[in-house]
Amino acid sequence: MSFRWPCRSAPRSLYHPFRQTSRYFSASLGRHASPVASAAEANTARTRNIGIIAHIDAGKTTTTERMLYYSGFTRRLGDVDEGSTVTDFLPAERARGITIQSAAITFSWPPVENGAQSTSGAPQLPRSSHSHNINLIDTPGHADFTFEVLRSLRILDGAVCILDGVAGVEAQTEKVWTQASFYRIPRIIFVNKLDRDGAAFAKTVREIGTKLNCWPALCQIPWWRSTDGKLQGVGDVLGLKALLYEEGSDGKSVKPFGLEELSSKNERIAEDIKNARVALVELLSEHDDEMVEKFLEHEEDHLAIPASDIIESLRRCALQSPQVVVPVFSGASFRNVGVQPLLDAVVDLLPSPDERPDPEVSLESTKCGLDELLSGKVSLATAGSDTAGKKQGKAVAAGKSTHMVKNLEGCALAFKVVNDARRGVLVYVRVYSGVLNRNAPLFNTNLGVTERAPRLLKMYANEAVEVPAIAAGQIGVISGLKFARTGDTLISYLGANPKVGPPAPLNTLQLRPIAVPPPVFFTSVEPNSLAEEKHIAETLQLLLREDPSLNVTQDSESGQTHLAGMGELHLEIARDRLINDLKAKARIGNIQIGYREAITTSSSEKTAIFDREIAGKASKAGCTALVQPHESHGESDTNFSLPDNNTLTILTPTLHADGTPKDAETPSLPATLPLQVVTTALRNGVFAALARGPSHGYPVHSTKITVTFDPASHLFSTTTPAALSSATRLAVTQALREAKDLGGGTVLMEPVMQVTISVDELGLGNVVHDISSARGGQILSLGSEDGSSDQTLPNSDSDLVVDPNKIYVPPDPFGGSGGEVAMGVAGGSQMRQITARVPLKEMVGYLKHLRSLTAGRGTFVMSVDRFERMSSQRMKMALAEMQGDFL
Ligand SMILES: Nc1nc2c(ncn2[C@@H]2O[C@H](COP(=O)(O)OP(=O)(O)OP(=O)(O)O)[C@@H](O)[C@H]2O)c(=O)[nH]1
Repeated sequence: MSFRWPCRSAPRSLYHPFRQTSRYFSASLGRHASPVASAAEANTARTRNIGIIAHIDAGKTTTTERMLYYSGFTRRLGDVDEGSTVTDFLPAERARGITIQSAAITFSWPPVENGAQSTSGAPQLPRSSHSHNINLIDTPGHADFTFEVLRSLRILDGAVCILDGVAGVEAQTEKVWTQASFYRIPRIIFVNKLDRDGAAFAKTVREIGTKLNCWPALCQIPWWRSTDGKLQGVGDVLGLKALLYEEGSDGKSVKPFGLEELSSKNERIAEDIKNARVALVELLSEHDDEMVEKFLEHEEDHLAIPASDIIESLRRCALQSPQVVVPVFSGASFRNVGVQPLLDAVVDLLPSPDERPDPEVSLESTKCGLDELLSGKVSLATAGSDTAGKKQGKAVAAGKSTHMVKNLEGCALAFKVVNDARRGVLVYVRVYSGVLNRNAPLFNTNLGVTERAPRLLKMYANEAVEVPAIAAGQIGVISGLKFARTGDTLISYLGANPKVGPPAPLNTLQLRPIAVPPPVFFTSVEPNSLAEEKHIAETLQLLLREDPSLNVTQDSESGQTHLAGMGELHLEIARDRLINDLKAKARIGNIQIGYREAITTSSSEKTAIFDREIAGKASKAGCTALVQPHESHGESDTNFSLPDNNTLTILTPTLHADGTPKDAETPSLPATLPLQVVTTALRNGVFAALARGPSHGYPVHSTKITVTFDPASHLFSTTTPAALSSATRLAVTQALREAKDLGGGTVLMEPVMQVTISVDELGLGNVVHDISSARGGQILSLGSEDGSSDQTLPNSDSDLVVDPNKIYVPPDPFGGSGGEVAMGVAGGSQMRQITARVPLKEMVGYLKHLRSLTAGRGTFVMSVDRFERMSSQRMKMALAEMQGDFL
């Protein structure tokens, strides 16, 4: 007997013995307008916002394509290698076969059949017996797009981590895993590619323990054919059966075999399933008291505990924080094996939005939970009182606070902006509270502007359906916004004046703010003709809205525009977007390292008066600035910490916190220039000045800026925000020049990377020698021989130490006992991890060199650790190279 997944009435031997008759769901699914799907959407308990995370090439996109196919969203299977996938829809993604942007897709699992969804919720039924609304984010695996992953992670409620069953746990996986731990996102693991020669399930599972520092709970194990080792299906440890996938089929048809039947055929998988079940119950019992009770209830018979009880226990463990037990599934998505059980696990084991911790928000500089704020546990009076708000007398009376919070109709985070060729700019949002309604005015707390949401959409990869509202817990898209950028918080506030937005401090409310890492490479962008300038400036602005980890600056002396990014690939992709997708007619220079420069001496106070026409109108404003070296890192007693370890203090000594003058001699600010607008203009001027250092034109680093604005001497009848910004830029630039002259120049600072290199024992010595001598790197650690690394691990906040010998693993067919031999690694040699700190300059083109040192087996990932002052020798060399211009 075989069945089609998902089936609604299945044989008792299935671990879903309750589903109804099998049907082809794909033919009947109302893809875009399913009324039941919308019912599920309205129900947050039946929503899963999940992401897929992994090392590059582990199979995220291939697995996502299968998910869409089995859920009925697509009618054919997309192929990464043919460039026909749904999620990698950018031309650059398809051409390279990699994911660049995370695509958000909504689908139902199990699929809705003709709207006939069972709603009789007998408590013992797994959640996956009812259709759920899954919002899935496919995230990129390449290290250059780490920020894109981070951005997605903070809006996810759960994640599926895909591992390559040949390569095991790779460096980028460790990194993303740690990031997911930071956001406390419950995870399940799918060990993929088990059809490939050299697949090493046992080794991979052990590495989950040692490298990710958690206990793997085996739920599905690979079922390899004993004759030739081909992957033919999976052993289901929960339902105690083996699932045979028909070779070469689309994987919809699955044949289940019970343990007795398997034993009678002498199939070794039966023993493996039983052993895995015993190990699973033992593991769960250690972390979940209810499992101990179930175990005793069933007379200590590991096999007698029903699958539904095991699933509930797994869920409780997966939702514990920090997560110590991680459910593990297996298969080969390219061969269509094992994806449906994984989808069931998404619904059964990962949390709904309601089950997640209160999302963090910041109000001015106070941090609290959004629910705490909305429920009145944290009053706006307190939120604004212990920081700048109190100093400036902005605290809100308690009664007013309750009233203001009640008017907060909806609160959402824009986590992604995409320029769609057909629909224009799409802003992906996750709604955290209340509801966003079509046409509601949305106040952007990052930009301080209000804009309406003319159209709301639900996205199905690159297709969209219009909806009237997006409710809390849901992911959706707003089209038609002109300003919102990735990372901005949008709030809908009843009765707000669109010109000024909601009252303070609610107008500063920000959801889960994340720091944008510093860009370390840059390139120049020059329009082919003057006529192109405007189009290119607009196109660059669009790129910035999409990706805040890109940075655009204007070199005021050469007039050149510089585009900076996180890595070579990051900039290459940005270049492709500009030239090929957005049709910008521009010359793009070579990619160069983004050094920084720092002053070594303080300036005196410099006052600048800007007095020129702006857009045909007379404009005049003034400002005073002082710059000082800022040696220490981190927090300091200033109003604003700026990127690149710079800080800014804005002084308005003659004004009260609300902008009114303290004495009769000080003129009042005009209505068009409230204090908030003045402050923003001053900040913008400072930003512009810091973009170009006084000696070499690199952005300024480690500098303390103090800007003073006094209406008596800096405000004129023609003062506008633009004039104020220009005056500030002039004053800060003059101060920087003076500091340079007094200090005999500036020093260059270079990006130093934290590099993790995976290499086998044979190549270890060569690589260590190369890094520490030829490249001037500092070795921080060498991973131990059992494959574990010494880096900060996800569960370092619990005292968990995972002993790999205590992890149950079924033997790999060709791997000897318990998979101790690392297959796929030449000569069975163990992989070792080197962690080092190396100047970025020495890492350019490193992959090729590493490959030659390690016979092609070494891989590495890196991220910016810090900027360090260059020695005068290195600085000389770098400057000499700059004369020749490029790397
Ligand atoms: N043999 C085999 N190959 C697979 C499997 N899954 C994926 N692949 C192949 O592995 C390669 C990478 O797959 P992708 O799905 O693009 O991987 P990804 O993780 O999305 O990659 P990025 O988007 O670049 O991070 C492609 O050539 C796939 O065909 C599998 O189960 N078995």
